[in-house]
Amino acid sequence: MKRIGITGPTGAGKTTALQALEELGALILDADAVYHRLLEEDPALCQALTDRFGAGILNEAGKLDRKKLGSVVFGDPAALEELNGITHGFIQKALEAEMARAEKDGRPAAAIDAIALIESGCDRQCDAVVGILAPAELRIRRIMARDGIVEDYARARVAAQKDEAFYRAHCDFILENGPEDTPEAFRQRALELFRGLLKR
Ligand SMILES: CC(C)(COP(=O)(O)OP(=O)(O)OC[C@H]1O[C@@H](n2cnc3c(N)ncnc32)[C@H](O)[C@@H]1O)[C@@H](O)C(=O)NCCC(=O)NCCS
Ligand SMILES: Nc1ncnc2c1ncn2[C@@H]1O[C@H](COP(=O)(O)OP(=O)(O)OP(=O)(O)O)[C@@H](O)[C@H]1O
Repeated sequence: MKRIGITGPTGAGKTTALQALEELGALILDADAVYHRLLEEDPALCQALTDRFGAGILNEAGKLDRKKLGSVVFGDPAALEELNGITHGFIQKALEAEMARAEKDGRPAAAIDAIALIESGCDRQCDAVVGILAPAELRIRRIMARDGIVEDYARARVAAQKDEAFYRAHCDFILENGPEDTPEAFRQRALELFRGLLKR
């Protein structure tokens, strides 16, 4: 089974590219979705987060309010680093279990979609790492529309992330999703790249 890592900054088009990989039979593992599920299901993770960030990150029902936590960490690189130090171990363990299940099921490939694929060390579990890039202003517009968030929050999220040079330095392949690309043209280019990777 081929293990492919997909990374790149918010709004670049990782999820869109992964639809192409899914067409080729790959199991898609979305690190954000795995993390959101762990927040619902794993009391140890929630306890570790409230121990560090306090009860102010909870909503009235006692559940973690990610936007409250995001408002703390997206403006404070040291706090984001600490958050990553708490969450990445939980996420990596859950992803490893899902990959093992995909292999047992006889999947031709499994792909991890993760913003922090490289920083968390998950890239070391992958046969190839593909970075998806698009200009920051375009990404800000795309995530405001997709997530219904205000411009300041979108800018803070973008500013908290690694720059293009980081992804160009660490990825084996780069796919660009610029202003001239339609979603379909981008998907086709992704499909071509992934077909080649699965044949290797
Ligand atoms: C930072 C938090 C509070 C933001 O919550 P919010 O609801 O705004 O975002 P959501 O979880 O839906 O993620 C949306 C996007 O935010 C960005 N993002 C999320 N976590 C991080 C992070 N640690 N570093 C940089 N960007 C991040 C990514 O682009 C992600 O795709 C939350 O995502 C969190 O607690 N993240 C830590 C866990 C983590 O590292 N997740 C990424 C999986 S590798
Ligand atoms: N070429 C394109 N033209 C127009 N819209 C696009 C294009 N590519 C992606 N989009 C849209 O932009 C938004 C962001 O794309 P996508 O969700 O794939 O990004 P992502 O890299 O997975 O982001 P995140 O890390 O925040 O989850 C989506 O709503 C998607 O439909």
